[in-house]
Amino acid sequence: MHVIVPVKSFAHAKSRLSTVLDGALRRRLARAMARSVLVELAQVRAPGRILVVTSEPEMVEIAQSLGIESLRDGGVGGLNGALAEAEGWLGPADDGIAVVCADLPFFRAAEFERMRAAHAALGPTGVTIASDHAGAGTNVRMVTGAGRFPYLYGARSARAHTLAARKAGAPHQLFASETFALDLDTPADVARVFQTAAGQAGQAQAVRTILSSRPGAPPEISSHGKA
Ligand SMILES: Nc1nc2c(ncn2[C@@H]2O[C@H](COP(=O)(O)OP(=O)(O)OP(=O)(O)O)[C@@H](O)[C@H]2O)c(=O)[nH]1
Ligand SMILES: O=C(O)[C@H](O)COP(=O)(O)O
Repeated sequence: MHVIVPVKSFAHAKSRLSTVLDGALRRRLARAMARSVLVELAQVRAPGRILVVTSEPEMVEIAQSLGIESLRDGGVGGLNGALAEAEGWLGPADDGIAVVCADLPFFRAAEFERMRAAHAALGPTGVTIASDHAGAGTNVRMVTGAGRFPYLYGARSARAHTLAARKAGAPHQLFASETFALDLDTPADVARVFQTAAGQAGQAQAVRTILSSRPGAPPEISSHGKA
């Protein structure tokens, strides 16, 4: 299965968080989350090709340092245009193409493998969607029989992708994943992600550290109970 990770330029990323995080923090956050997704994908067993499509020069370097290919997004067709271009560049994969958004602080290789197994059970054609906690966005999408399924990211894309699959007569399913549902888009997500990251190791701590620098963040409590 090929995997595409779209990454917007860090200067424009996470605009919905501009009321709670300044530009420098949003940039650090976008970089840390995208890097964390790539680190996890690099650990997936028997992946196909992994491709980052991005308008962010720094992201090209990060991908390269992890041995991951990247494609420059010319910035013309928005997210859906960039994904179509990336898919064309990769060419078909018998067992499908996955798109993983880069703003998933709790994205894990093992959960991706679980989703891939659920997707494979649909057969030679199908669509599997892991949505956000509101059931609105498409955080991870797997499609087999690509070319027949358009990229419809944007408002309520989970519904749009599901309807497109239904229209094509293709088997489709939602993949319920607590961790894939936790994207970081809005100020309300910040508190949820900050709390959830408290109990996690590794990459999630980088995200928590960045969020702890925001104005009004609760003080960190040490293991001895002191701030
Ligand atoms: N290559 C590419 N990736 C994009 C583009 N727009 C969004 N993305 C990526 O697609 C995923 C979902 O992005 P959005 O939620 O639309 O954007 P965001 O920067 O995370 O947040 P907002 O600015 O608040 O909308 C993230 O991985 C983004 O980096 C684009 O035009 N080109
Ligand atoms: O469905 C989408 O368009 C992507 O998941 C991004 O949407 P969101 O960032 O609003 O969840």
